[in-house]
Amino acid sequence: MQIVSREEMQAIDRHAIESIGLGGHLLMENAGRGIFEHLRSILGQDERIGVIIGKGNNGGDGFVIARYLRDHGYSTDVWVIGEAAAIIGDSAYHKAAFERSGGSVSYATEEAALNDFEKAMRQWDVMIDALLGTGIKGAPRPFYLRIIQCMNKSQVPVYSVDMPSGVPANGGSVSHDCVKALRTYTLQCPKIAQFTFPSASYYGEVAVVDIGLPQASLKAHDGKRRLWLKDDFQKTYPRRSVFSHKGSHGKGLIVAGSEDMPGAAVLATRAALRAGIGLLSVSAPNSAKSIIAHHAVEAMYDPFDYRAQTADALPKQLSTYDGVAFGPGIGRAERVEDQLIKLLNNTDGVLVLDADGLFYLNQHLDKLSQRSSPTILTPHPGEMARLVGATIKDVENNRFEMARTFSKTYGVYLILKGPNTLVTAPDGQQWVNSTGNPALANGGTGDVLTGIVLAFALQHKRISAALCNAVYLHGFIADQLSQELSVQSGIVASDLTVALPEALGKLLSATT
Ligand SMILES: NC(=O)C1=CN([C@@H]2O[C@H](COP(=O)(O)OP(=O)(O)OC[C@H]3O[C@@H](n4cnc5c(N)ncnc54)[C@H](OP(=O)(O)O)[C@@H]3O)[C@@H](O)[C@H]2O)[C@H](O)CC1
Ligand SMILES: [K+]
Repeated sequence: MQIVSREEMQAIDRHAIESIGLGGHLLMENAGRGIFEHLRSILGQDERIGVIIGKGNNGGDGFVIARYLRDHGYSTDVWVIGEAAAIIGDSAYHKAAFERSGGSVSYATEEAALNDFEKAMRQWDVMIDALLGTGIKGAPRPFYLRIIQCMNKSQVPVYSVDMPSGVPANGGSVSHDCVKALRTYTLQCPKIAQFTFPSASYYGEVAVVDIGLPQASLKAHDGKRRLWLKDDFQKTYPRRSVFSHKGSHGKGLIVAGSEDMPGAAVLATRAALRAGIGLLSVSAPNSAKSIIAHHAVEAMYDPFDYRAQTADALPKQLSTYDGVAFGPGIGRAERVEDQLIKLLNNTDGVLVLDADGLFYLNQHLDKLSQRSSPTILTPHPGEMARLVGATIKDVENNRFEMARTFSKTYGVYLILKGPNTLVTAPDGQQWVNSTGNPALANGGTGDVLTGIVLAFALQHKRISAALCNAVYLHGFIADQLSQELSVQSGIVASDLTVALPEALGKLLSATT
C-alpha cells in the first residue's frame, strides 16, 4: 500500500480526474460512501451525529456522509464552518444533493456563532470531522482553531475524514491544536503524517477506505513509500528446499557483549538461531563467553582478549562469514572504534551495525560509501540523530526524508526503529512496518531484532525484503504475546526469542 505526501496525493487526484477522466464529484461520492459504510457498522441507530464541514473538498466528503446517514435514518446535525458562498466545485455539488434530499445546514461564520455551535455539540453522541484534509496550509486560521479546540474540549468521540483536522499531511513539527480523533478514515493512501511524530498521535485508530483511484494514477505519482503487510511477508519469506543443509542458510558471526552486558549477546545470538541461520559463531570477551554459551548452546564461540585494545580482538577470518553483526552490548571502549573500522574495510559479506556498533560511525561515514557489499544500520531515533548531527525531535518530525537522504548518500540499508519502524534501501525505496506495540519499548528488544536481521539477510533473495520481514516478525511476536497475555508490559526481550517459531508458524499459515 502506497504512502503519499500531500503533493503526491494531489497529483494522483488530478491525474484521475484529468488524464483518466473520472469526475472529482465521483471520487468524493466514493470517499463519503466508503466512510459511511464503515460508520454504519459501528454507530447506534439512536445516536445523534454532528457533521463538521470545512470549505474545501474534505468538507465535500462530509456532505456525502451526511446524505447517506440521513437517508439511513440517522439523526444528523450538519454545520458548515464558514459562509455558504465559500462552498464551491465538487463540494457545492454534494451540498446541493444533500439539501435536495431534504437535509439542512447550519453555519458558523464567526466567533459570535460559537455559543450556538457549542450548544449544538452538547446534543451529539459522535461527530464527523470533515473540516480540513490534505489541503491545509500552515496552522489552522484562528476561527478554525477555535472550532478544533471546542471539538477537543467536548469529549464527544470524533471520526475524522482522511486526516484529523489541523494535521499537516507531510508531518513535521506541529505546535498548534489539531483534532484528536478516535478513528481516522484515510482515503485510499495513508499520508506521511500517519507515521511521523507528533502528527501520528492525533490519528487514533486508522481504517483505510478505497475510493477507486486508478492504478495508473497511483503509479504515475509513486513516491516509493509502502506499508509492509502480512501479505508481503507471506509472499517473500523463503521456503526451504528439501535438499538444503546448514550451509544453505548462511554462516554468520555476531560480535557482541561485554563484561557488563553479556545479555545483549545472548539475545542477539538466540534470535539469530531461532530465525533460522545455518551456522553461527559468536565473538565476545572471555568474561562473557560462559554466560552466552550457557544460553545458546547451538552457537560456536570465538572469544577474544577483552584487554586487547585494538581491532585484533576480532576473529582473523572475517571473509569466511556470509554476514557479520556488530554491536549489541559491546560498550564504547576505544577498541570498538578500531573494530568498526576493520569491519567496514574487511567484511565481504553483509555487515549489520547496531547499538554501540554505531557509536563511532559518524566519524567514518566515508567508509560506508566505499563498501561493495550490503551494509545495514539499525539506529533508534537517538542513534540516528547522532549519525546525522540532528536532534531526536528533527528525526521524529522528518524521518522519511532524513532516512532516504542518508541511505542514498552512503549506499546503506537503514532500519530506523520506533513505532512504525521504517526500512530504507540504498536506492531510496521505503517501507513502513505495520506490526508491533509498546511491549517492545524495553531494553534488549533491539538486540533480538539484530539477530533476526542477520539471519534473515542471509536467507532471503533480496536484502530489502529480509529487513522488512525481520521487523515485521519482531513486531508480530510482540503483538501475539500481548494478545495472549492481555498486557503490553512485562514482556521481556528473551520472551520474544522463545515465542519466535510459533509466531512465524502462525504468520506463514494464516491466510491474509
Ligand atoms: N483523491 C483524494 O484523495 C480525494 C480527496 N478528497 C478530499 O479532499 C481533501 C482535500 O481537499 P482540498 O480541497 O484540497 O483541501 P481541504 O479540504 O483539506 O482544505 C482546503 C480548504 O481549506 C482552506 N485552508 C487551507 N489552509 C487552511 C488553514 N491553515 N486554516 C483554515 N483553512 C485553510 C483552503 O482555503 P484557501 O482560502 O486557502 O483556499 C481550502 O478552502 C482530502 O483530504 C479528501 O478528504 C475528495 O473528496 C475526493 C478525492
Ligand atoms: K478532517
